[in-house]
Amino acid sequence: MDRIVSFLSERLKAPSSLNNYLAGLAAVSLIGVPATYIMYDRYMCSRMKKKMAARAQKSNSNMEELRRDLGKHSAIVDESLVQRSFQDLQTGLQNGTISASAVLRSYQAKALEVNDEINAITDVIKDAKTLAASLDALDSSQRGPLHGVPISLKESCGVKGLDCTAGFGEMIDIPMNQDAVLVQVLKSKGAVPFIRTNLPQGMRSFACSNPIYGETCNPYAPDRSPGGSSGGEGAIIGGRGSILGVGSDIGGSIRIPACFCGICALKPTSGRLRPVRRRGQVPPTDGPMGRDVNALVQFMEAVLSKELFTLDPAVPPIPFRREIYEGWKPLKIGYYVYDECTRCVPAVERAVMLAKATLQRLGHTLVEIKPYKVLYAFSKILMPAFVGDDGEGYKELLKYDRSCDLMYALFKLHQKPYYMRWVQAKLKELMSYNPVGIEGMRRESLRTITDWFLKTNEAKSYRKAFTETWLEQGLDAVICPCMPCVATTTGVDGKLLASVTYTSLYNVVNFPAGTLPVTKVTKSDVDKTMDSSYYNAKTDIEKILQEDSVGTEGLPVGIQVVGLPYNEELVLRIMTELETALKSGGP
Ligand SMILES: CCCCCCCC/C=C\CCCCCCCC(=O)NCC(=O)O
Repeated sequence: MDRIVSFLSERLKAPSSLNNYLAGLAAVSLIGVPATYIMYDRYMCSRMKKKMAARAQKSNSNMEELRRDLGKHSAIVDESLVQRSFQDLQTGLQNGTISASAVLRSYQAKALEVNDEINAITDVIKDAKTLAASLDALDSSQRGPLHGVPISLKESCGVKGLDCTAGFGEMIDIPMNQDAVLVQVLKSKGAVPFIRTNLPQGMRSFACSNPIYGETCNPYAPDRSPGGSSGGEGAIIGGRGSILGVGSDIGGSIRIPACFCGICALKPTSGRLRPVRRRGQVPPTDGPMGRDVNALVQFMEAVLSKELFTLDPAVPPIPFRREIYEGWKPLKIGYYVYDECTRCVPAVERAVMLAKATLQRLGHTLVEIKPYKVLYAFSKILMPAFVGDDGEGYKELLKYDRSCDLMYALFKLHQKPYYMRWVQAKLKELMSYNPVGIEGMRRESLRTITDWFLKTNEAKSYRKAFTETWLEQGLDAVICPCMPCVATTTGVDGKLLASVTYTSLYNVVNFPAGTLPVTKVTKSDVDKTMDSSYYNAKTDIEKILQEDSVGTEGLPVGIQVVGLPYNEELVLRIMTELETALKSGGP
């Protein structure tokens, strides 16, 4: 400090006492201000960590309280209840042979048991018990279609009195003042929301970890990810701790965890369950996740109701069209195994080809197609929609909450001005081959209203051209991979973000897409992946997928079924036909 004062006083060339005073002031400012800033920042970060730990602690004690309460009712898991198919459970609840309270207790106990292994629950919903008891008091004529069905909700789904943190510390203890419309409708149909489930911070990745609730594991392999962002849903349903759940999807977040955890799911057209609200040019949507396709059908049929259209008049009043779901007319279905971004591992290619052969056997016409400009959709529409604001929207949320490595690294990267990301992308290009990731890194910034208008037009033109390619070929639907891989090792997902092109394409064009498991990885699939004459991994992502395929034998492999906008019933019809045919032995 003395040396700085004498250096500054020499420079100031003023009478020495004033000199010393000014120099001292300057030195205090030069060292003191940044030091105070750093100390304040550290203090705020550690306060944030404490707040997050306290929130997790509160959730844990809620779970312990539930465990004690269940113990009092000697509610050990009734496996005969939790192993029932959706149809059997629904029938039992409808005809009164099982009570909503008994089903709830069994699912609560099972969910806690499964959670001990996979850490999928963020909180329990305390009202569930009262809700189930009130349902048991109804007479049979008053029972709704989902009467007594326990349902899990992604943590971001609004529940009155509970916070929706999306894994951000800043969002802790800001309770919702009412249930989300979808939750209100589900309750009016008799469903019993009972737990909330984990997600990655900010829901912008297919990992499933955040600094509040930690990491969720895949129910099939604890060292692997359940996928994301609705990973808690995927894991708890895949682990049989829930039979039906609600996830959300703007890039694949319903479908990826469903595929990784061997369950079924539907990303409806955005607009079908809630009004289209675009994030940039890409609209998010909620959707059902369940153990079988019938659970999704029952969910959609129940929810597309007068209650939904009254609570939110901006939702088009299109009820579930059974005549389309139960249609018998043979269909023209396109298929592809490669989107020209990332080549799928052989298990995934085999799954699509198995579905293709099955549908052919059922009388449908299958034609190979080439999806329209997928890299363009990812880099020019999806990426600017996520981070066209250069991460400004996340700035306040991440100010003192920087312990999620993946989110913070993405934030830092996308805060950089375009020319810096361009140089970084160029350097990366020289060192490796990752075309999708590099294009994503070079995405544009939308800084002015003109940028915004131009991007809106670009997205519209893309959607129009994409739709025309379907109409010209007379396609009713398409089957394709959901991800180019099966469940990845935990932590690897961060390096594979650019592999979401198979799912995110259908967010960009806003087509409904469902996913269902069709097979499991075999030893021969793994051997083929490791054999470079068969799986010639060229891009960085393909190389990672190749390495990561060791140990995937036995893991579920899912595919996507895609339809034209507002054709959820047709997508579900094809999924049901596939599920039924595959259960009875395949083609
Ligand atoms: C400032 C940090 C923002 C991070 C965003 C960076 C973009 C990363 C690039 C591509 C990966 C896309 C992954 C998409 C995963 C699925 C997201 C999703 O569907 N979320 C559901 C929802 O938001 O409801």
